[in-house]
This record gives sequence, C-alpha cells and structure tokens, in this order.
Amino acid sequence: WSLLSSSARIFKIIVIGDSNVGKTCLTYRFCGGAFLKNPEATIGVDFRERTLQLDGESIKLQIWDTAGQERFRKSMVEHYYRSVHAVIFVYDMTSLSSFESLPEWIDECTRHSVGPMVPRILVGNKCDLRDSREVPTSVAQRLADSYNFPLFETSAKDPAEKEHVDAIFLTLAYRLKSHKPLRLKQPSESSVRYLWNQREREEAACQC
Ligand SMILES: Nc1nc2c(ncn2[C@@H]2O[C@H](COP(=O)(O)OP(=O)(O)OP(=O)(O)O)[C@@H](O)[C@H]2O)c(=O)[nH]1
Ligand SMILES: [Mg+2]
Repeated sequence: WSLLSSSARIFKIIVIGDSNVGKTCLTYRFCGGAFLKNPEATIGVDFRERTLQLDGESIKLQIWDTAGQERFRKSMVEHYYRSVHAVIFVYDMTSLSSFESLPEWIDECTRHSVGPMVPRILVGNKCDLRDSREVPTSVAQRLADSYNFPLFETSAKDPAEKEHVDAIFLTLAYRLKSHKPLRLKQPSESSVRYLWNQREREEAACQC
C-alpha cells in the first residue's frame, strides 16, 4: 500500500440486489477492468477496491460486493450496512423479478438505519441483452424518481460500456467527496482475509 493510498479518504460502498443480476461482474469491471467470465455466486462478501484521484485528492472506494442469495448473506447482513457511505442497488433489466425485488432491498437498507444522507443509486445491468429486456427505462425511471435515486443503465459485459461503469462509480465518488469529510480507519487485513472466499484469495495475488 503506497504512502499515497494510506492517506486517502476511504469510503465504504455496498452493492446490493438479487442473485445473478451482475453485482460481482460490475464491481470486477470497475476494479479489475475486465469482464469476469464465469463468476461463482458470491458467498458472504467479496471486497474490491480502487483508488481514484479526484481534483488532486486520493479517494479510496472500498466496495463490498454482497451475496444475493439469502443463504449466503444472512449471517453477514449486519456487517454490510455498518458505517456504509453509499449504496448501489442493482437489478437485471432482463429480469422483471429482480426489478420487483428492489423495494425489499431498499427497505432492508432503511431497516438497518442507513441514514437519508447516505447516497443511493439504482443500476440496471445487462443492457447488452437488448432483445431480452423486461424492464423498460421509463418504468425503472419512475421507480427511481419515487425514491429520488439517480438511475443508470449499463452492462458489465459490453466493452463499449466500460467507461460508463467507471463514470457511475466516479459520480458517486464525487458526491461522497463533497459530502463526507470522515476519515476511516483501514480495516485490519485479517478481517478482510477472513471474509474472502477461496477463489478471490487465489486471484488476490494478481488483483488490484
Ligand atoms: N449479458 C450479460 N451478462 C452479465 C452481465 N453481468 C453479469 N452477467 C452474467 O450474469 C451472471 C451473474 O453474474 P454475477 O456478477 O455473478 O451476479 P451476482 O449479482 O454477483 O450474483 P450473486 O453473487 O449470486 O449475488 C453471470 O453469468 C454473468 O456472466 C452483463 O452486463 N451482461
Ligand atoms: Mg456475486
């Protein structure tokens, strides 16, 4: 860890939504640059991070890629929401049911005392699958408006969307930068390692 990044402000961002919507692929795209071809279902949480230079300031985004499957998340839910700085709700635009689950996810977040000042955004993933779309933009926009969340539609898979994925996280980072002067302690490495699953551990050697 460079001297630069150790002095960076750290923001915890959680990524929430049904299983299979592409949370792992989206966060991997943002932190690793590539499309993860054969992701396994996330167990507990996978941590990813990326440090950005915004107006000369170092900002570290610590991204919690959470599990969508109930059995893989239930023991972790309290940890997800603790001291969170921003929440990204993801649905799959080719799956109406993943969109219909959003109010439950949003409700869970509120039940865990995430304050109204914590930014939340809505991301519809898999826009590359144009012919299979089940959630029209207008319907998603209406839901987003009802919660006053910004809506983004993108694809973790389509290389042409790579910069858009970056832009979504950057937008959030700018918002956090201007709102939150808080300096968090670095999580201890042991707690991070404890939660990583086997595959991530193997990949960690060559990851960001
Ligand atoms: N076509 C397409 N497929 C995608 C995209 N993003 C993810 N996928 C596929 O969707 C499936 C699920 O992706 P994941 O990223 O593992 O989904 P997840 O939300 O992390 O699922 P859990 O970890 O179980 O909660 C995988 O087969 C991915 O290849 C995308 O933008 N377009
Ligand atoms: Mg996952």
